Amino acid sequence: MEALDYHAEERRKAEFDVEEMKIVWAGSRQAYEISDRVARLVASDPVFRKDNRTMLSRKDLFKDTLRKAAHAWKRIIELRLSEEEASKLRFFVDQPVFTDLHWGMFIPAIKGQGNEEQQQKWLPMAYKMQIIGCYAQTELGHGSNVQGLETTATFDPETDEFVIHSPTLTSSKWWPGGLGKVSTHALIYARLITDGQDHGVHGFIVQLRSLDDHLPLPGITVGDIGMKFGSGAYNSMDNGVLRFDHVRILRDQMLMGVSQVTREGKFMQSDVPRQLVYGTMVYVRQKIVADASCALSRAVCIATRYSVVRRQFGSHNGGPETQVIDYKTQQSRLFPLLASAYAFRFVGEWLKWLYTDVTQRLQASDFSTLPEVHACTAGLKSVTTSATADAIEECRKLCGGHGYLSSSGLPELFAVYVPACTYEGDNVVLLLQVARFLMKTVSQLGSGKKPVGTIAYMGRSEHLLQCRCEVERAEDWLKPNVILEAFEARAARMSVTCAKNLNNFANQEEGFAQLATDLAEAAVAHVQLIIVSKFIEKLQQDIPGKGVKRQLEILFNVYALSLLHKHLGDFVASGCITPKQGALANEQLRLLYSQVHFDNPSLLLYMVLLLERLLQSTSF
Ligand SMILES: CCCCCCCCCCC/C=C/C(=O)SCCNC(=O)CCNC(=O)[C@H](O)C(C)(C)COP(=O)(O)OP(=O)(O)OC[C@H]1O[C@@H](n2cnc3c(N)ncnc32)[C@H](O)[C@@H]1OP(=O)(O)O
Ligand SMILES: Cc1cc2nc3c(=O)[nH]c(=O)nc-3n(C[C@H](O)[C@H](O)[C@H](O)COP(=O)(O)OP(=O)(O)OC[C@H]3O[C@@H](n4cnc5c(N)ncnc54)[C@H](O)[C@@H]3O)c2cc1C
Repeated sequence: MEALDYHAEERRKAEFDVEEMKIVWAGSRQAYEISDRVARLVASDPVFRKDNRTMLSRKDLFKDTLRKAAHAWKRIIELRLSEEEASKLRFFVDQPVFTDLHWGMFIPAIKGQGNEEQQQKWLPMAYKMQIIGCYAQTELGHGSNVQGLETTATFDPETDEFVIHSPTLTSSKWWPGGLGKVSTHALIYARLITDGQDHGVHGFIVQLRSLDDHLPLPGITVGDIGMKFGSGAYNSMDNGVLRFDHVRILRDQMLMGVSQVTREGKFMQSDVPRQLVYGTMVYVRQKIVADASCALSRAVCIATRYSVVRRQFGSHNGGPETQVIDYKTQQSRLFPLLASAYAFRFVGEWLKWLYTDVTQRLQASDFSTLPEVHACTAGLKSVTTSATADAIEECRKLCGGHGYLSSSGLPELFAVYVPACTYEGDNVVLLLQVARFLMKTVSQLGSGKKPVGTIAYMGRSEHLLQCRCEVERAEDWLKPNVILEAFEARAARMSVTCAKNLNNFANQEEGFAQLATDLAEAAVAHVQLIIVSKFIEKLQQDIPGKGVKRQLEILFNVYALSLLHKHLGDFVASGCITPKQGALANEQLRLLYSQVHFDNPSLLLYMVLLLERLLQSTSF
């Protein structure tokens, strides 16, 4: 049988409403229709072809990227695409490019941190792409430690200007995407100095290149930082280096939404938290979580299609060999990844809601949910990108030798995706931010302040610290409440243990340094609980379509029980479940895989196949 016949055969067996499942994945019928229409538009346009890009030299790849970006912009204008459609179009073009930073960070930073006047001045030019901006925060010496940035912005009251300067080699801006070749402007982060006093890191808009001839302006040294990991991949982006030699900008080019400097040079802090200067990172982390399910679904789609077509061993009397998808080991490696794609999809939807909610609250000067939103975006960004990066590599292995070929799509996907574990906050650094939030929550438990939202479960920690799981048979693990309580008990116990152990140190800082590994693990447990609980909430919604909910329930159980199996040590050590119950969870997991594949043939497989339009350049 030909590969296509195998796929058709698997599709034919689907026992659920495929159209409805597509809508669940997209989030709404409208979102699905937009996605489908824009995907076709991109796939049918020869300018957007991508099958040759791993073979292009850096220079040709970069030219190809510029051509695509210009063509994308032309199509967006010609077709009068909405913001949502335009962003989908860029998504399907699927090639890292300077516009990601222009639309994804430069504009959001001005919106989030600029005052009304500044927004009116800069945004219309940015929306029309008359200026192109990047986000220049990281320096050669400091990326994670934002407070350690060295670039200075010194106010000169005589001229009403800031003098932007790079005082050391390590203060050179290093990494910003779009900076190396393209950007005309940058949102730079620098230490604000007025009257000899350092007020910490703030954002400033600086013009880098002439709008006439694109040459760097006086005092600016700028360039590309060179080749990055993998062929093709992120090399389409002009990540750059930037140095300032006493460059002067007007006072109103400091973003003044959070703090201001007056004409007299007086520093004024608004009554908003200073952390709002970090707001753009929160916004992008939330986007990155939404994006994780897309990257993961692509990899899983490739590996599943391959596993259906590929046959190894097991021929009887000259008959066909066994499809590799029928091997238990293949299933136990692949199905949890498929389940994770759906889990990340749903938690991403919820995070988008949380982010919209905090934005509305901030506009009404309600800052109460900011710490939770920071912890959720940081933690989910960390856990989903780490899992996705690992999953892409696992999918490569699931495709045997063929997975190592560029034409499988997996090497390029991996090379493009893995920096997500580093940019927008190194994943370990971000987990430690979550841990900080958790320790603060535990320390306030006796104070009468009731934990709410994603940490509401901590309010039941007395119960969670001593509860015992009641599972007696494998099928007991199919009850959402049983799973939820096991995850809550594990997360609460790990946090409380860390908090107790911190008391053994002379001070909190020393304790944090010594217990960092345990703290990061407690953060992972908390974040996995969030993902599990949001999946359960999704299943409590009305989900139309024959068999759709049932399939999602199977995926939920696969997701939760595979995590439980992987982290069994944590679950058992925290005392809520016994090793025997852990073994029953594993037994149930095996049954789920079998159920998926034999009683209910190919259901999961079909769910992957319907995502195939995402794969425009892969060939299995
Ligand atoms: C189709 C869509 C695709 C998706 C689009 C993807 C495109 C992406 C392209 C990639 C581009 C990449 C860009 C970048 O990488 S930009 C640079 C990003 N850099 C970082 O992320 C740096 C990470 N470091 C930090 O964020 C901070 O330095 C850190 C939080 C680690 C520490 O900051 P600081 O020293 O100031 O803080 P403390 O730990 O002392 O904390 C002080 C309090 O502030 C709270 N806090 C910290 N951060 C935030 C925040 N963002 N929001 C709200 N609150 C925050 C922190 O919890 C502390 O609170 P408490 O005092 O109450 O404990
Ligand atoms: C592809 C790509 C695109 C990027 N785009 C941009 C951009 O557009 N704009 C921009 O400003 N920046 C950008 N960056 C920079 C990025 O944000 C930083 O690289 C990132 O924040 C990590 O900082 P770092 O490089 O200083 O890592 P480091 O902090 O040096 O990390 C090195 C190691 O130290 C560990 N570590 C650091 N601090 C701690 C700690 N407190 N406790 C425990 N371990 C710690 C980390 O876990 C890591 O293992 C980009 C980076 C990449 C790779």
